[in-house]
Amino acid sequence: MTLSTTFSTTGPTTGSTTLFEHLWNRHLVVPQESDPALLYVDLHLVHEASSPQAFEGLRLAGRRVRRPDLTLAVEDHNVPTDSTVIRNELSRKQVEALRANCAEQGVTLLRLGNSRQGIVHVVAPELGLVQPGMTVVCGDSHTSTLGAFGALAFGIGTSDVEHVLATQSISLAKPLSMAVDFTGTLPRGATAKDLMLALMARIGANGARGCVVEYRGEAVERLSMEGRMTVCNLTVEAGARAGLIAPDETTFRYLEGRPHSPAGAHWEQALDQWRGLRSGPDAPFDRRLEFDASTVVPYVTWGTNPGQAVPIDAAVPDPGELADPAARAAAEKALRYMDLRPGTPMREVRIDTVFLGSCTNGRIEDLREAAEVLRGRTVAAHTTMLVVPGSMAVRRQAEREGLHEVFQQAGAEWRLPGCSMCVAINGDQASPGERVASTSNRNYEGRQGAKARTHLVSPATAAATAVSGRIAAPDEI
Ligand SMILES: CC(C)[C@H](C(=O)O)[C@@H](O)C(=O)O
Ligand code: SF4
Repeated sequence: MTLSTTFSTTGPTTGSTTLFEHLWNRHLVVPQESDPALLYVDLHLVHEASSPQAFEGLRLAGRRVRRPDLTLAVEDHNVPTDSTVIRNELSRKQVEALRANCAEQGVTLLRLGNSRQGIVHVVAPELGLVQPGMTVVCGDSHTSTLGAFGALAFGIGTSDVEHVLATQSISLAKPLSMAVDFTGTLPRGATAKDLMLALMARIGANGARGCVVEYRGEAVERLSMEGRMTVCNLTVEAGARAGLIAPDETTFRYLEGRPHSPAGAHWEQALDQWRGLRSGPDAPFDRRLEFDASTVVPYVTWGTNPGQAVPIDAAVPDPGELADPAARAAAEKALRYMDLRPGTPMREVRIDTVFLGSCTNGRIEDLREAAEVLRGRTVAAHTTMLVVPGSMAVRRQAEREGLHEVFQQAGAEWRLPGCSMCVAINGDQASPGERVASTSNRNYEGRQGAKARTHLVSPATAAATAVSGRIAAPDEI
């Protein structure tokens, strides 16, 4: 089965409609208000970690995948990154189950070793499968990444995966809408990752709970698609359902010529459609927030949720200074787990392992930024660094540019693509007590291995940290 090359004919938004509302209305299977609503799905992405029970349910009900041509499966969570042989038995079973399910149901699968394999949220955009105006779902919370294309993209649970496989539609309660309007532009040295860590430090890890968040303003308009994907990826870490950025010339430039992008006359037609996809000037949002991007500096987390973050020049905060008793208790617990003392400058925190990769920061631009910092330098003697490209395409591009040599000469390991150390289920993980500076998106207890400690950072900060062996920004090495 091959994938369809289509684009969604959603028509333009009108002056008083948000982009979210527009995408929602255009995908209602029954075009009237119902709660929950039934939405048509333009693209369904599948991976081995959240699909086995869904395929099993389908099999037990004697049903087939309704639209294999709108479904793409990828092996990413359970694959090793040091070889194409899966040694871990549980992981191998998980991957073999996906292979058997895809073969049985005629679903296209990008297997380990395939020249297009990689993390699902990295691969789908590379292929041009994610386009403005679409609805995209996957049994994975970070599907929000794909909202960077002006698509309504969100994660779903395993029972919903079964529903989508069977019907190509999803039943969903309508989320709230929220606008984050950035004022100013990002200063030099601050990245999309820092922007989001700074935002979450302000609104908290639940600050956008239940919302579809549309990001607007010059700070996001100036970001590349890679940076926009980082922003939308981290949106779920603020409790949101999805992130959204209206498509513009940056989006179109990225999409033009990709394998599944519309071509020829269809391209012009698609552009006409896509240009109209933006929230109207008077569109009402349920919530609105202004955030000054011009004050953002490199950020780093000190705790066990992404909102527990401070500027890299700051010290570990004192929970005693928090007025809210629940926040104080959470901070105390986080500091115990992280083995950090209030008042310690973040720059003095010693790091054992640096992980550069994941669907947050494993794209080519992230690797370039890190390599820029590492060029001609070496990783500190007590620190190890793992560089895991987000996809085979990213890996190839990086090798074309000689970035792998920069990493290797610095003493970092250059790996094959996969989720790797972002999630400790594939063999790449930290040992108990180990402290990791990681470009991924989650830092809860045990995320990177039992008792492992995670500090979330940008690729540039990760690289500087690897060189200094302590949390560091590029300006000080
Ligand atoms: C395994 C998968 C369902 C999970 C997710 O939903 O995000 C994973 O990708 C993660 O990042 O924790
Ligand atoms: S890289 Fe991490 S966050 Fe992204 S899909 Fe994989 S496990 Fe989830």
